[in-house]
Amino acid sequence: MQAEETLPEFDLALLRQSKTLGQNGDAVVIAVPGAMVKGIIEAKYTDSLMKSFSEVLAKPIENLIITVDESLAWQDTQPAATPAPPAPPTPPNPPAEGNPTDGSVSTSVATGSTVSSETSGETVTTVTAQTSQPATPPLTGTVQIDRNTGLNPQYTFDTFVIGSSNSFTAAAAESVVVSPAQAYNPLFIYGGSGLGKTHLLHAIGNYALELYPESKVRYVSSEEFTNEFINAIANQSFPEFQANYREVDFLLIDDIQFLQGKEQTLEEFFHTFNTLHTARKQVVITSDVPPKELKSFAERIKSRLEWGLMTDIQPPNLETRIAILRRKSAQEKLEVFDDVLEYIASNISSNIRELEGALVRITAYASLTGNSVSLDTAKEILRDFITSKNSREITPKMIVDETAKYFGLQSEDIMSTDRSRTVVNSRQIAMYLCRELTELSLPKVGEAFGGRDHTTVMHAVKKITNSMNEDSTTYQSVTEITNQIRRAAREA
Ligand SMILES: Nc1ncnc2c1ncn2[C@@H]1O[C@H](COP(=O)(O)OP(=O)(O)OP(=O)(O)O)[C@@H](O)[C@H]1O
Repeated sequence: MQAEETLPEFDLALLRQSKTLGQNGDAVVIAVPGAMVKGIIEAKYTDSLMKSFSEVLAKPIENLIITVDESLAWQDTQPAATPAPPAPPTPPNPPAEGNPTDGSVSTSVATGSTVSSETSGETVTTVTAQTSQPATPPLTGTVQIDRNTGLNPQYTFDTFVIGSSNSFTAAAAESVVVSPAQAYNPLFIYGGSGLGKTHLLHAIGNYALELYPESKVRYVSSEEFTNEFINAIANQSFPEFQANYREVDFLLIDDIQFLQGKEQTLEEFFHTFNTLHTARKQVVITSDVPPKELKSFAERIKSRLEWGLMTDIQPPNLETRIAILRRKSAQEKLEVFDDVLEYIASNISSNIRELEGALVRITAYASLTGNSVSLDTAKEILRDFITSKNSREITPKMIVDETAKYFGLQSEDIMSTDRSRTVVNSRQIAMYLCRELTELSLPKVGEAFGGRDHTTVMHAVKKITNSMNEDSTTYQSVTEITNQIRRAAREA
């Protein structure tokens, strides 16, 4: 690549899996682990790779042959804790002259400054590069959702950490932006709670607007889609509703399982989908289960959802969890010791939202006390936060009951529409804890609090996250209530 050119870290992570195989006349042959990475390289990097190879080999390279080698499985590495200082990427090593497929040269195609380090006795190579301006981190701060697109600018590909549990899905997500409405339409992403589905959906939308600024992108949660549909019928504004969803280039629908049992909305979704698909517009859908497990969805709808590519996200392994924590703390400019990050990552394994919750606790403590947190202190802070294997599942009811008890209220007060200060604060803390300690999505938490909108829950989560950093009373209340809830779950 050209020295002045920089690659987004997300692409570097994908390219890191590729190898230069050899050179034949004016062609260089590289191998990549899958068709999606091939598509991304072809669309975005062919010219710059050929230019780079020409410079390194000191002869014109006119062709880049990209082969797929599925044995180039994803290797989890621990990326650098913070983005490296801007450094010009170095060109790839020269490929061997001769038989392009003899595999004699095995060089990562990814360019960038390379740093070797020892992990578990194995040398791993971390490729770093100047990244594009990192987005404001999702941990704290105000969320500014774009009204027209529904997109959260904080969720981008650059803030998404790739590991073996999500690399295929991440490549698929980028592919549908690079080549919209081609091979993977719809793209159907499924997986457990808090594993990054919503993040990827927004990243697709944000990247689509970056590549095609004139395109129309719409992100919508299934709950919002349902509400807008109901309102459109009630207000006789159905044509506007239809135009809003049927005249877009990218439709991104989150948590489709929420439409289970809502027959009319499902029917409307079906027609919206058909219109967009026929017009060759990209549709991306997320769900907690694969299409065939979507209860009460008609067969014709399920089969449509299976037309394109279905891909799942698995819980991240230890290395990826550490990498995510490092990325989050680097974005937030937080100084958290490595052993503390490793402790959090080793003890929270299934939900990234919970990982973030633990990091919030640690950093709130550090910001309130003005001290860095040692491993021993972290263990103490997180003692009750980290789930014991024998615990019963934590339910919204447990959270509401314990929160009410702590503030000397009745559980009914929290569920009521009372707007007095103490009740609002308690309700917001209970919502925050529901999001952190249960698998429930934002709409589901809203439902558990008597049918409140998911944006109310989102606001509560942000508010409590922020005030934990600024106000020791909130920090203390949240910590003590969590401890009580954990205890209640253990003793139940
Ligand atoms: N690979 C990743 N890299 C960085 N952050 C991640 C990654 N995966 C998840 N996260 C973060 O974890 C949090 C939860 O992710 P997200 O909301 O996308 O999960 P989800 O799968 O949509 O969950 P749910 O089904 O409960 O809505 C977000 O703050 C997101 O930014």
